[in-house]
Amino acid sequence: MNIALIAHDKKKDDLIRFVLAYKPIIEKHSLFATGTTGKRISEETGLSVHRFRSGPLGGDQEIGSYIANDKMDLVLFFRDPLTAQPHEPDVSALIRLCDVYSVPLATNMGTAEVLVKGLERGDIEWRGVQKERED
Ligand SMILES: O=C(CO)COP(=O)(O)O
Repeated sequence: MNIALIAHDKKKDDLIRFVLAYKPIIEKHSLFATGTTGKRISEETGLSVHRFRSGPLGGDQEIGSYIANDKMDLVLFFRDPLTAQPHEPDVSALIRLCDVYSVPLATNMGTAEVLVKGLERGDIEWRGVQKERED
């Protein structure tokens, strides 16, 4: 599965802790991230991460393009709901595309925990089945 990992600045420490806690599950998948988030994840967890541009510089839109092209299976986006983001339209567009394409999306740690446990149990394998049918 292709997993997108994204965190706003005040949520980056939480995402790093989350990735470390669930590393045995997460490391079995291909990881993608916006620029600064990806840099921190690879430096602090040792995992290999494909990095897009930083969120405010188009990274959210790059991940959105992967979603629109059926190349992202799960999105863990630790949003900061208390800080205004200069690229709020990009954040909304990314979330909207997850809804358009039924891509499982967590916008906080509580939901991310449920999704990652589901990932481990194989609950998201319908994504692969759906893709095979479309090929
Ligand atoms: O702003 C972001 C998501 O909207 C995250 O971008 P960075 O990972 O580059 O900080």
